[in-house]
Amino acid sequence: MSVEPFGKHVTIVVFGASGDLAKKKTFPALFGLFREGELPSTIKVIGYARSELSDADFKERISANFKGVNDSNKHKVDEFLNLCSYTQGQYDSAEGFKKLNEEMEKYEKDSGVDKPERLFYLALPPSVFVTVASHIKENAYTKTGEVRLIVEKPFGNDLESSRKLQKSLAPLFTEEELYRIDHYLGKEMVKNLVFLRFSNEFLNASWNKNHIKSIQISFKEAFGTEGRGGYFDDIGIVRDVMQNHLLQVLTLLTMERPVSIDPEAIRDEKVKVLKAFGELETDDILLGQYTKSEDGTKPGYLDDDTVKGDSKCVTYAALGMQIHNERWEGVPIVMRAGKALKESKVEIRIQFKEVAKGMFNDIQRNELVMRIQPNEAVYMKINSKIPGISAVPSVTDLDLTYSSRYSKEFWIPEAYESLIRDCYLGNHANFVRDDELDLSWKLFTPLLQHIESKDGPTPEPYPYGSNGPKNLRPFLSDHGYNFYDEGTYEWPLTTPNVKGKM
Ligand SMILES: NC(=O)C1=CN([C@@H]2O[C@H](COP(=O)(O)OP(=O)(O)OC[C@H]3O[C@@H](n4cnc5c(N)ncnc54)[C@H](OP(=O)(O)O)[C@@H]3O)[C@@H](O)[C@H]2O)C=CC1
Ligand SMILES: O=C1O[C@H](COP(=O)(O)O)[C@@H](O)[C@H](O)[C@H]1O
Repeated sequence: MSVEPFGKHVTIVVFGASGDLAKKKTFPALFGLFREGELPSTIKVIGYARSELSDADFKERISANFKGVNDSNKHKVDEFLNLCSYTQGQYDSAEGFKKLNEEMEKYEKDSGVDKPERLFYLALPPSVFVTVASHIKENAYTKTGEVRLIVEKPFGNDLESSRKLQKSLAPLFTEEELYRIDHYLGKEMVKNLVFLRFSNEFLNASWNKNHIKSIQISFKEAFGTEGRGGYFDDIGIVRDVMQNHLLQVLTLLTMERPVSIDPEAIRDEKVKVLKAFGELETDDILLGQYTKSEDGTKPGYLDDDTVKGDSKCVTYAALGMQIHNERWEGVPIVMRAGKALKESKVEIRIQFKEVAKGMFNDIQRNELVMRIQPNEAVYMKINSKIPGISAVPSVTDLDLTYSSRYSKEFWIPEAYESLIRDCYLGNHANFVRDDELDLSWKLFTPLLQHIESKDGPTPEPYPYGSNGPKNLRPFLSDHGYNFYDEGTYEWPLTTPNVKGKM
């Protein structure tokens, strides 16, 4: 069923408006959309939380992280803040929600709206999701108009808790009204996956077990859990980024061609491929926990006072995965993620099979790299004759690096901007559907139970600022990935050294 975009007179309510996410992401994203003319200047934005905040304090807080402001558009900051107001209220009593409802009704009446459009954003800890959702339904819902509710992860902690949450929300809001955010689905390169795969015949044709040797999705962060250790200790890297963000990327990368670009057609295909994933084998994993950096300047995970001294919390994981369908049977897939590593980078690496032997010796595999962040890029390592008098091949690349290809002035929305815009337009494609969520927990819960059991594995230590556990390299080699340390690949290659390569 197609959903109509919201119009000019919409109320956007951000619950948890005093919090971290609201300050760092939600309000800056709303401002970014307004700055770019993607939100009308006739909407109303209400921040709601329990904290006592004056209007001025609230506005100062939410504008602290606004981006993209320059001399020519700085007036937009005040214009946007004039649309915003703060309402103080509790989450567990009707009073505040009734007050909120009165404010929305007044705005709708003053604007001559007969079909109210209300977008509620829950930037709240999961402990209050259901309480707030119930009060919205009871006291701030509109039966004559349309409501959209954005919820943030975590959507449960395992299969059971996720189902419980879903069971509580389902009677209150339909699947059509719910927008479950996974902010990776709002990232430019992740949105580009369906375009790259399905609008290029050369990729489309080779995207299968006959041509692909190995797939890797890798998430690296150059910082640890400093200060957030207490929160992270019950979560671990698998729940934090793998069951959600990286699995979303992997399903988009491996699903079959959707029948159309329609959101439900895309989500149908994601669900289908998820059903073909093999169980995650507990003996096909590599787990790590970071220790002090080699120079001693960065703390180890266990040095955080908020972490249990004997915690086996996993800050690095590499998981071997399999998809049992005609396209992917036998292709090794590795999903890996880690904190406190040498660099911050998220990318997909697809290595193609070797060409037939005979003509060339030691020819390297083609490798397609899709860098999600930082500095989005898609490049394919190809073999090409070294130019000039040489008659041997060398690796170079077909390179689409966004920063060199697209003008810096060109606006690429940040993930939250993109997703709030999608919700405004009624486009569910980049949000997580209930059956997808259920399947993702089904896949990951047995593995999590194994890791977190009393006799669960002890993670391998790795120093803060390193490449991760020592056993990573053999693990990747065992999963079909070739390293070419001694190869000819350099980037950018401007003056090829042809000595001895004639
Ligand atoms: N922060 C981030 O970068 C990200 C956060 N998220 C998710 O977004 C949601 C919000 O995150 P974040 O903003 O960091 O959370 P906060 O801890 O900052 O909480 C948001 C607001 O909720 C209220 N609150 C906090 N604790 C409680 C509680 N125990 N009971 C009732 N109300 C409480 C507080 O407002 P007041 O007391 O004024 O009502 C607080 O300002 C969470 O689900 C989180 O997992 C997802 C991705 C990134
Ligand atoms: O959801 C989360 O994601 C961030 C990484 O997001 P990114 O957009 O900065 O790549 C991660 O740091 C955090 O631990 C996790 O909860």
